[in-house]
Amino acid sequence: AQSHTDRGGGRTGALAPPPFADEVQKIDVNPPKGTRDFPPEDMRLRSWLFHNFREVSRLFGFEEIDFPVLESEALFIRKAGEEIRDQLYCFEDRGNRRVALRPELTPSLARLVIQKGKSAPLPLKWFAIGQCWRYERMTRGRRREHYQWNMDIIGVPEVTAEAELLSSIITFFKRIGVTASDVGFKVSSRKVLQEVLRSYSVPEDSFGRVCVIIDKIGKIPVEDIKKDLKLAGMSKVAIEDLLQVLSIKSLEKLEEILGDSGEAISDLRQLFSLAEKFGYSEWIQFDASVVRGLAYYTGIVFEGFDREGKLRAICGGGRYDKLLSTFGGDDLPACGFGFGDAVIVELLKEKGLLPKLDHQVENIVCALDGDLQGAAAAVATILREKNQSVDLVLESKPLKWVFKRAARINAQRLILVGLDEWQKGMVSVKILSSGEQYEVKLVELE
Ligand SMILES: CC(=O)Nc1cnc2ccccc2c1
Repeated sequence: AQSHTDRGGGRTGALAPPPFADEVQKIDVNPPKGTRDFPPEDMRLRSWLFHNFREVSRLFGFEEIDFPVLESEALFIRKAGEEIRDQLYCFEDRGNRRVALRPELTPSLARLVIQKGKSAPLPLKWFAIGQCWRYERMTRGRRREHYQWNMDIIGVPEVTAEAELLSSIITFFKRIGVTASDVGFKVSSRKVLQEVLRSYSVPEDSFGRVCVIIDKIGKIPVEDIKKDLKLAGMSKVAIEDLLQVLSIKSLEKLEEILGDSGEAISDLRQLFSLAEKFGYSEWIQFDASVVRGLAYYTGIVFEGFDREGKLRAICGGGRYDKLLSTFGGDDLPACGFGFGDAVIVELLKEKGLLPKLDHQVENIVCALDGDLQGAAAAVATILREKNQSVDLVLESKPLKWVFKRAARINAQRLILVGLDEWQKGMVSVKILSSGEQYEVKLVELE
């Protein structure tokens, strides 16, 4: 039934709303809290960014994959107290299944690797670009979604895999004009933590939890860090020693503490020497405080940072050799990274590196009078079959309007279909940058 609200005012006649006018509730045209629309101008920047993600993935021989943004909640239930867990965008669907909007891509990738099982020959080099979600109390006004580029190598236990991933991110930075004086990578290994924790016989199963706590260094007061570490089962002396080790910034110093026989040192030495060979030593530095906030990393970890220290981490990743086995798969070595679409744009703004991208069209085609609309459509089709972009004017419009639109859409050429020319099998062409105008046979139009 038409709900009719009497708007009162007692107006009658022309000004009164039509009787039983639909109750038009103006909907909120903004996107849901914490999410973004991508109108053309913003979409051009995003497409430019994703094109560079894809190009680098192609240069490194990676294959693109994708999976649903909706996953079983179980994929992300980890008991290490991660922030990403507290903010899981999860719900019960109409089939009473516990589901979640993915907060990251790695668990889905792990699921797909196990599903593909033996059929996919190792090593796998897969990449994905996907929207990830978190449900945050809007008090912090932070975004609830962002897009991540992930690259992962499955089946390579050597740190050559991590070196290759770092090389791919550095290749990306170089492509978009970011240099080693703008950003760097802090590199460490969780095996450093592991060796310290083992020396204090901290139980293995609190390893992930300790890493998540350590990742908060610099984000919450050190007193809270110590309290949480105590709760995680560490003694006072273990905590003091661990915090001391985490402040080490050189491999030599680390070797003094850990000795030179542990895996942490050999992995890191190998990685830094590979960096030399790849030619990107200036981009990376050892920093024992880097652990990353995801529980499943087991070895090398790294994060890209802006050297001015104004922004949050640009990207991050590392080795996660146990993740597949926790999902019931074979114990497959794996490493990868995630690169978000938000911080990088802030960095590009800071550095004046945002690309100028405008909408372009090669041709605008217009019929000079109504019954030549079909002819204009034919001209547009011919050009499109020659792989030329055409904005076809779809209604009869005054020339003034056509020129205005041509300028707005940045058309290179205006093709006018007029009766006299058309009867001679010709159209008139105007090069809008030079103003040059000429008639040409349709069959010779290129
Ligand atoms: C800077 C930024 O927007 N970060 C961000 C935004 N949304 C997310 C959504 C899920 C997981 C991590 C996220 C991280």
